[in-house]
Amino acid sequence: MKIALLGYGKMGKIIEKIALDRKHEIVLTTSQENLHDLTQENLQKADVAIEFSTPSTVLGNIEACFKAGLPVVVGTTGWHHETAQMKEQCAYHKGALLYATNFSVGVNIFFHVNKMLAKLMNNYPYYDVQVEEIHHTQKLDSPSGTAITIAEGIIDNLEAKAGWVNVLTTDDAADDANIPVDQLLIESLRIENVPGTHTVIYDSEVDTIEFKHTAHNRNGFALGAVLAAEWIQGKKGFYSVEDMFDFNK
Ligand SMILES: NC(=O)C1=CN([C@@H]2O[C@H](COP(=O)(O)OP(=O)(O)OC[C@H]3O[C@@H](n4cnc5c(N)ncnc54)[C@H](OP(=O)(O)O)[C@@H]3O)[C@@H](O)[C@H]2O)C=CC1
Ligand SMILES: O=C(O)C1=N[C@H](C(=O)O)C[C@H](O)C1
Repeated sequence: MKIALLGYGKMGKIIEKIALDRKHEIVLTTSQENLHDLTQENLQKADVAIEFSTPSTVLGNIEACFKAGLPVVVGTTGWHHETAQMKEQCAYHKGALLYATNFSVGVNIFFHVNKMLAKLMNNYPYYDVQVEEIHHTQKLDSPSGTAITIAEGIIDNLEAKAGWVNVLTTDDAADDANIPVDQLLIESLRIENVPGTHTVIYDSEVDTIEFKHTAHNRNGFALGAVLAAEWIQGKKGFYSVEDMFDFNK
Protein backbone atom coordinates (compact mmCIF):
# COMPACT_ATOMS: atom_id res chain seq x y z
CA MET A 1 0.00 0.00 0.00
CA LYS A 2 1.24 3.52 -0.81
CA ILE A 3 0.79 5.85 2.17
CA ALA A 4 0.78 9.66 2.49
CA LEU A 5 1.68 10.81 6.01
CA LEU A 6 0.03 14.16 6.74
CA GLY A 7 1.87 15.30 9.86
CA TYR A 8 5.36 13.99 10.38
CA GLY A 9 6.00 14.60 14.06
CA LYS A 10 6.22 12.17 16.98
CA MET A 11 3.40 9.98 15.64
CA GLY A 12 4.12 10.36 11.92
CA LYS A 13 7.67 9.06 12.37
CA ILE A 14 6.61 5.97 14.39
CA ILE A 15 3.82 5.25 11.88
CA GLU A 16 6.38 5.40 9.08
CA LYS A 17 8.55 2.75 10.79
CA ILE A 18 5.63 0.40 11.45
CA ALA A 19 4.26 0.88 7.92
CA LEU A 20 7.65 0.03 6.39
CA ASP A 21 7.93 -3.07 8.66
CA ARG A 22 4.54 -4.14 7.27
CA LYS A 23 5.90 -3.74 3.70
CA HIS A 24 4.03 -0.54 2.86
CA GLU A 25 5.59 2.39 1.03
CA ILE A 26 5.61 6.04 2.15
CA VAL A 27 5.09 8.24 -0.92
CA LEU A 28 4.52 11.61 0.78
CA THR A 29 5.21 13.20 4.18
CA THR A 30 4.06 16.71 5.07
CA SER A 31 4.94 19.02 7.92
CA GLN A 32 4.96 22.81 8.23
CA GLU A 33 8.20 22.95 6.25
CA ASN A 34 6.83 21.46 3.01
CA LEU A 35 3.14 22.35 2.89
CA HIS A 36 3.59 23.15 -0.84
CA ASP A 37 3.87 19.36 -1.37
CA LEU A 38 0.25 18.90 -0.29
CA THR A 39 -1.12 18.96 -3.85
CA GLN A 40 -3.86 16.85 -5.43
CA GLU A 41 -1.27 15.38 -7.75
CA ASN A 42 0.96 14.24 -4.87
CA LEU A 43 -1.99 12.94 -2.82
CA GLN A 44 -3.21 10.91 -5.78
CA LYS A 45 0.10 8.98 -5.80
CA ALA A 46 -1.04 7.34 -2.53
CA ASP A 47 -3.67 4.65 -1.77
CA VAL A 48 -4.42 6.13 1.66
CA ALA A 49 -3.48 9.08 3.88
CA ILE A 50 -2.75 8.85 7.61
CA GLU A 51 -3.33 12.22 9.28
CA PHE A 52 -1.61 13.04 12.62
CA SER A 53 -1.01 16.81 12.54
CA THR A 54 -2.53 19.51 14.75
CA PRO A 55 -6.05 20.57 15.79
CA SER A 56 -5.77 23.70 13.60
CA THR A 57 -4.61 21.89 10.44
CA VAL A 58 -6.54 18.62 10.50
CA LEU A 59 -9.74 19.85 8.82
CA GLY A 60 -7.88 21.35 5.83
CA ASN A 61 -5.93 18.12 5.42
CA ILE A 62 -9.10 16.00 5.52
CA GLU A 63 -10.74 18.19 2.87
CA ALA A 64 -7.65 17.93 0.66
CA CYS A 65 -7.94 14.11 0.87
CA PHE A 66 -11.66 14.19 0.04
CA LYS A 67 -10.99 16.41 -2.99
CA ALA A 68 -8.20 14.07 -4.15
CA GLY A 69 -10.49 11.01 -3.71
CA LEU A 70 -8.05 9.57 -1.15
CA PRO A 71 -9.25 7.53 1.87
CA VAL A 72 -7.99 9.09 5.10
CA VAL A 73 -7.29 7.71 8.57
CA VAL A 74 -7.39 10.50 11.14
CA GLY A 75 -5.67 10.36 14.53
CA THR A 76 -5.44 14.08 15.24
CA THR A 77 -7.58 15.13 18.21
CA GLY A 78 -9.16 18.43 19.19
CA TRP A 79 -11.79 18.72 16.42
CA HIS A 80 -14.72 16.77 17.99
CA HIS A 81 -17.04 19.83 17.63
CA GLU A 82 -16.59 19.63 13.82
CA THR A 83 -17.51 15.94 13.46
CA ALA A 84 -20.98 16.56 11.97
CA GLN A 85 -19.57 18.98 9.38
CA MET A 86 -16.85 16.52 8.35
CA LYS A 87 -19.44 13.72 8.05
CA GLU A 88 -21.38 15.94 5.62
CA GLN A 89 -18.20 16.73 3.65
CA CYS A 90 -17.39 13.02 3.47
CA ALA A 91 -20.84 12.23 2.08
CA TYR A 92 -20.68 15.17 -0.37
CA HIS A 93 -17.33 14.02 -1.81
CA LYS A 94 -18.23 10.30 -1.54
CA GLY A 95 -15.07 9.99 0.52
CA ALA A 96 -13.74 7.50 3.06
CA LEU A 97 -12.60 8.48 6.55
CA LEU A 98 -11.86 6.52 9.71
CA TYR A 99 -11.33 8.48 12.91
CA ALA A 100 -10.18 7.43 16.37
CA THR A 101 -9.32 9.49 19.39
CA ASN A 102 -7.09 6.55 20.26
CA PHE A 103 -5.99 3.72 17.94
CA SER A 104 -4.48 1.37 20.54
CA VAL A 105 -6.18 -1.98 21.08
CA GLY A 106 -5.83 -1.60 24.86
CA VAL A 107 -7.65 1.74 24.94
CA ASN A 108 -10.42 0.41 22.69
CA ILE A 109 -10.94 -2.50 25.12
CA PHE A 110 -10.94 0.14 27.88
CA PHE A 111 -13.63 2.18 26.03
CA HIS A 112 -15.83 -0.93 25.82
CA VAL A 113 -15.47 -1.93 29.48
CA ASN A 114 -15.89 1.72 30.57
CA LYS A 115 -19.42 1.75 29.10
CA MET A 116 -20.32 -1.54 30.82
CA LEU A 117 -18.96 -0.25 34.13
CA ALA A 118 -20.93 3.03 33.84
CA LYS A 119 -24.14 1.07 33.26
CA LEU A 120 -23.45 -1.09 36.33
CA MET A 121 -22.74 1.97 38.50
CA ASN A 122 -26.33 3.23 38.05
CA ASN A 123 -27.14 0.75 40.84
CA TYR A 124 -24.66 2.45 43.20
CA PRO A 125 -25.48 6.18 43.19
CA TYR A 126 -23.35 6.90 46.28
CA TYR A 127 -20.25 6.73 44.03
CA ASP A 128 -19.32 9.93 42.21
CA VAL A 129 -17.22 9.61 39.07
CA GLN A 130 -14.46 11.64 37.44
CA VAL A 131 -11.92 11.13 34.65
CA GLU A 132 -8.24 12.00 34.85
CA GLU A 133 -5.88 12.21 31.88
CA ILE A 134 -2.11 12.80 31.93
CA HIS A 135 -0.06 13.68 28.85
CA HIS A 136 3.31 15.16 27.89
CA THR A 137 3.75 18.93 28.02
CA GLN A 138 3.78 19.44 24.21
CA LYS A 139 0.15 18.37 23.90
CA LEU A 140 -1.88 21.19 22.29
CA ASP A 141 -5.43 20.13 23.21
CA SER A 142 -7.18 19.46 26.48
CA PRO A 143 -8.95 17.40 27.47
CA SER A 144 -7.41 14.61 25.40
CA GLY A 145 -9.59 13.12 22.67
CA THR A 146 -9.42 9.81 24.52
CA ALA A 147 -10.74 11.42 27.71
CA ILE A 148 -13.66 12.90 25.74
CA THR A 149 -14.52 9.45 24.33
CA ILE A 150 -14.34 7.99 27.86
CA ALA A 151 -16.56 10.81 29.18
CA GLU A 152 -19.11 10.28 26.38
CA GLY A 153 -19.15 6.54 27.21
CA ILE A 154 -19.98 7.40 30.83
CA ILE A 155 -22.56 10.12 30.04
CA ASP A 156 -24.41 7.83 27.59
CA ASN A 157 -24.67 5.07 30.21
CA LEU A 158 -24.74 6.68 33.66
CA GLU A 159 -27.96 8.54 34.50
CA ALA A 160 -26.28 10.86 37.04
CA LYS A 161 -24.12 12.65 34.44
CA ALA A 162 -25.42 14.89 31.62
CA GLY A 163 -22.24 16.55 30.31
CA TRP A 164 -18.55 17.10 31.05
CA VAL A 165 -16.35 19.98 32.12
CA ASN A 166 -12.59 20.15 31.83
CA VAL A 167 -10.07 21.49 34.30
CA LEU A 168 -6.42 21.74 33.23
CA THR A 169 -4.20 21.68 36.31
CA THR A 170 -0.49 21.74 37.01
CA ASP A 171 -0.75 19.70 40.19
CA ASP A 172 -2.77 16.63 41.11
CA ALA A 173 -5.60 18.41 42.89
CA ALA A 174 -8.25 19.95 40.64
CA ASP A 175 -10.73 22.07 42.56
CA ASP A 176 -14.04 20.49 41.60
CA ALA A 177 -16.06 22.40 44.20
CA ASN A 178 -17.89 24.58 41.66
CA ILE A 179 -18.80 21.85 39.21
CA PRO A 180 -22.55 21.00 39.08
CA VAL A 181 -23.26 17.45 40.30
CA ASP A 182 -24.69 16.39 36.92
CA GLN A 183 -21.41 17.33 35.19
CA LEU A 184 -18.50 14.91 34.83
CA LEU A 185 -15.12 16.40 35.73
CA ILE A 186 -12.28 15.64 33.31
CA GLU A 187 -9.06 16.63 35.00
CA SER A 188 -6.09 17.16 32.64
CA LEU A 189 -2.50 17.08 33.85
CA ARG A 190 0.60 17.80 31.76
CA ILE A 191 3.83 16.06 32.83
CA GLU A 192 7.05 15.66 30.75
CA ASN A 193 7.29 12.56 28.55
CA VAL A 194 3.99 10.88 29.50
CA PRO A 195 2.62 9.16 26.31
CA GLY A 196 -0.96 8.97 27.69
CA THR A 197 -2.57 7.79 30.94
CA HIS A 198 -6.33 7.72 31.50
CA THR A 199 -8.13 6.84 34.74
CA VAL A 200 -11.83 6.60 35.55
CA ILE A 201 -12.34 7.10 39.27
CA TYR A 202 -15.52 6.12 41.15
CA ASP A 203 -15.30 7.51 44.68
CA SER A 204 -17.54 6.93 47.71
CA GLU A 205 -17.17 7.77 51.39
CA VAL A 206 -15.84 4.29 52.09
CA ASP A 207 -13.70 3.40 49.08
CA THR A 208 -12.40 4.27 45.60
CA ILE A 209 -12.58 2.19 42.42
CA GLU A 210 -9.95 3.14 39.80
CA PHE A 211 -10.00 1.88 36.21
CA LYS A 212 -6.79 2.85 34.46
CA HIS A 213 -5.00 2.58 31.10
CA THR A 214 -1.33 3.50 30.84
CA ALA A 215 0.41 3.71 27.45
CA HIS A 216 4.09 2.77 27.88
CA ASN A 217 5.00 4.29 24.49
CA ARG A 218 3.34 5.40 21.20
CA ASN A 219 3.74 2.10 19.30
CA GLY A 220 0.20 0.87 20.05
CA PHE A 221 -1.35 4.08 18.64
CA ALA A 222 0.80 3.86 15.51
CA LEU A 223 0.13 0.18 14.81
CA GLY A 224 -3.63 0.78 15.15
CA ALA A 225 -3.44 3.63 12.62
CA VAL A 226 -1.63 1.44 10.07
CA LEU A 227 -4.17 -1.37 10.62
CA ALA A 228 -6.92 1.20 10.01
CA ALA A 229 -5.25 2.28 6.75
CA GLU A 230 -5.25 -1.37 5.63
CA TRP A 231 -8.89 -1.80 6.79
CA ILE A 232 -10.28 1.24 4.93
CA GLN A 233 -9.02 0.12 1.51
CA GLY A 234 -11.95 -0.20 -0.92
CA LYS A 235 -14.47 1.31 1.55
CA LYS A 236 -16.54 4.52 1.30
CA GLY A 237 -18.12 6.36 4.21
CA PHE A 238 -17.41 7.89 7.62
CA TYR A 239 -16.17 5.31 10.11
CA SER A 240 -15.03 5.27 13.70
CA VAL A 241 -12.48 2.88 15.12
CA GLU A 242 -15.38 0.92 16.68
CA ASP A 243 -16.22 -0.29 13.16
CA MET A 244 -12.75 -1.83 12.97
CA PHE A 245 -12.45 -3.19 16.56
CA ASP A 246 -15.94 -4.67 16.89
CA PHE A 247 -16.04 -5.95 20.49
CA ASN A 248 -19.77 -6.72 20.25
CA LYS A 249 -19.15 -9.77 18.05
N1 LIG B 1 -5.60 8.86 17.78
C1 LIG B 1 -4.50 8.42 18.39
O1 LIG B 1 -4.32 7.22 18.64
C2 LIG B 1 -3.44 9.41 18.74
C3 LIG B 1 -3.63 10.73 18.43
N2 LIG B 1 -2.63 11.65 18.65
C4 LIG B 1 -2.89 12.98 18.15
O2 LIG B 1 -2.16 13.15 16.94
C5 LIG B 1 -1.80 14.52 16.76
C6 LIG B 1 -0.29 14.60 16.47
O3 LIG B 1 0.43 14.15 17.58
P1 LIG B 1 2.03 14.17 17.59
O4 LIG B 1 2.58 13.44 16.43
O5 LIG B 1 2.40 13.76 18.96
O6 LIG B 1 2.29 15.73 17.41
P2 LIG B 1 3.62 16.47 16.90
O7 LIG B 1 3.52 17.88 17.34
O8 LIG B 1 4.82 15.68 17.28
O9 LIG B 1 3.50 16.42 15.30
C7 LIG B 1 2.58 17.20 14.59
C8 LIG B 1 3.08 17.31 13.18
O10 LIG B 1 2.13 18.00 12.39
C9 LIG B 1 2.88 18.86 11.54
N3 LIG B 1 2.04 19.89 10.95
C10 LIG B 1 1.79 21.16 11.37
N4 LIG B 1 1.00 21.78 10.48
C11 LIG B 1 0.74 20.86 9.49
C12 LIG B 1 0.00 20.89 8.29
N5 LIG B 1 -0.69 21.99 7.90
N6 LIG B 1 -0.05 19.77 7.52
C13 LIG B 1 0.64 18.67 7.88
N7 LIG B 1 1.36 18.60 9.01
C14 LIG B 1 1.42 19.69 9.79
C15 LIG B 1 3.99 19.37 12.40
O11 LIG B 1 5.00 19.94 11.55
P3 LIG B 1 6.29 20.67 12.14
O12 LIG B 1 7.11 19.54 12.71
O13 LIG B 1 6.93 21.28 10.94
O14 LIG B 1 5.79 21.64 13.15
C16 LIG B 1 4.41 18.07 13.06
O15 LIG B 1 5.27 17.35 12.21
C17 LIG B 1 -2.28 15.23 18.02
O16 LIG B 1 -3.54 15.81 17.76
C18 LIG B 1 -2.45 14.10 19.05
O17 LIG B 1 -3.41 14.39 20.02
C19 LIG B 1 -1.46 11.29 19.20
C20 LIG B 1 -1.23 9.98 19.56
C21 LIG B 1 -2.21 8.96 19.38
O1 LIG C 1 -1.34 13.94 22.06
C1 LIG C 1 -1.07 12.77 22.39
O2 LIG C 1 0.09 12.40 22.64
C2 LIG C 1 -2.16 11.79 22.45
N1 LIG C 1 -3.32 12.15 21.99
C3 LIG C 1 -4.48 11.36 21.90
C4 LIG C 1 -5.59 11.96 22.71
O3 LIG C 1 -5.75 13.19 22.70
O4 LIG C 1 -6.36 11.22 23.32
C5 LIG C 1 -4.24 9.90 22.15
C6 LIG C 1 -3.15 9.58 23.13
O5 LIG C 1 -3.64 9.67 24.42
C7 LIG C 1 -1.90 10.42 22.93
